[in-house]
Amino acid sequence: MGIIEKIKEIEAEMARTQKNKATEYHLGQLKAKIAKLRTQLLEPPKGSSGAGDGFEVTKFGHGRVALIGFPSFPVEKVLIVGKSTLLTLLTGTRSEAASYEFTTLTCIPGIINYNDTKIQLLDLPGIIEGASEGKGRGRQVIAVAKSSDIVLMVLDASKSEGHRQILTSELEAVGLRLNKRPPQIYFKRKKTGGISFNSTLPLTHVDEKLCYQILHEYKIHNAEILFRENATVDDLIDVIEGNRKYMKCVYVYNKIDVIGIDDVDRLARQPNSIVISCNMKASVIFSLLERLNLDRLLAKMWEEMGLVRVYTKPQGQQPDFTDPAVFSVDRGGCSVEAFCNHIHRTLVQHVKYVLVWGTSVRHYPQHCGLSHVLYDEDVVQVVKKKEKEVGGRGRFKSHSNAPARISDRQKKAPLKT
Ligand SMILES: Nc1nc2c(ncn2[C@@H]2O[C@H](COP(=O)(O)OP(=O)(O)OP(=O)(O)O)[C@@H](O)[C@H]2O)c(=O)[nH]1
Ligand SMILES: [K+]
Ligand SMILES: [Mg+2]
Repeated sequence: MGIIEKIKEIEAEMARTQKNKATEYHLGQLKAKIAKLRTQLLEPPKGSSGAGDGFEVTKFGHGRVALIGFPSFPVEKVLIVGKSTLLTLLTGTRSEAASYEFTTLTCIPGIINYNDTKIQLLDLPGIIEGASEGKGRGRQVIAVAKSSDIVLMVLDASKSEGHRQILTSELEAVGLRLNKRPPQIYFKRKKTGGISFNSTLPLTHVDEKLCYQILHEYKIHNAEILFRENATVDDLIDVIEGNRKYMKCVYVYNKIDVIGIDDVDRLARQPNSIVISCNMKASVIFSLLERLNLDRLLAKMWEEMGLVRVYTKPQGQQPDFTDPAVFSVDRGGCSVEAFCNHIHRTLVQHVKYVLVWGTSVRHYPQHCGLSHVLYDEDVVQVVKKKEKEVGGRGRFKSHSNAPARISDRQKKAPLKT
């Protein structure tokens, strides 16, 4: 029996089993079994490497965004998702858009220039129910989604909410967790000592016995486990598997040109959701009006990416505000040390201190050390040690205390020092 058949069989058994206190342990065990099989399914077949089939696109720019959605125009001939239309509008890169399904067959990259940063937007083939098990080009598409910083889930606003649910479960089945943070469970495998189970608060979903049973399923007999929140069995399995990817997802409801204003309003009020229209058939006069809300979409996308722009200010000169060093909060944010390493790998050894203007500091400029964490739009001037001070103790000497504010992209005012 193949892995997929095994998963189906266990899912059928779970569906048959009534949920109550007595079956709780058994159901938990079945969930762990499925999770293990799904992980096996993700392992690339022997002799192959990763996505393949023209799907590997070189990373470019400061961040990567994947467009995920159903293929437009499947069987019932009415579904419009418009992923390719959206890519073309946002990046100017032409990606074939047409009124037949699976128009897009590979991964097509485009570039968005936004807020002095370059974002790589990837158009992908539509995915369908069963994609996580390899239907269509599901596996490759999902591999690309996993390599991205955020996902834009493109949905047809005139279709049921069920589509969003199906896509979410396909992504969940391969270990993607959308708009969630990792469970607050400390878990460490040990060599000896048995299982130590603790919690900092009363647990209502999991007890010690259930936890032991799950660990047993994974053949883990020595481990330390501490619940710091009232987590579920699924959370516990995620922590044990340890291969989950936590990603931001913006739900993009396209095609609002064909639905009523009440429905637009309802969709727009959902969390992490943006309503748009990419209608290309609109007349010249109405075209701008009908391609609605793309600016809001860009702003939301950029905000969710959590990028941090830091500008370098050479002594006695103004910073170059068109060319920031860009970091990502999700990839560890930006300390002064990371900023220095970005400029040159040996710079850190020569730094005496840095001067910082911006929202991460209270005074302008403020003397900061290597561990200081920089915020978006901060300006940094590196003050180096004198030759003989390298390796020794440097003495502070402020160059100027002239207050200068740099926020809200208020970049015209000259900064002293
Ligand atoms: N009315 C309306 N039509 C749209 C809108 N956006 C796209 N379309 C149309 O929908 C059709 C499908 O668009 P595509 O961009 O090819 O859709 P896709 O999601 O890339 O489809 P696949 O590549 O097949 O997965 C095209 O005929 C578009 O012109 C919209 O906002 N409103
Ligand atoms: K299409
Ligand atoms: Mg397409």
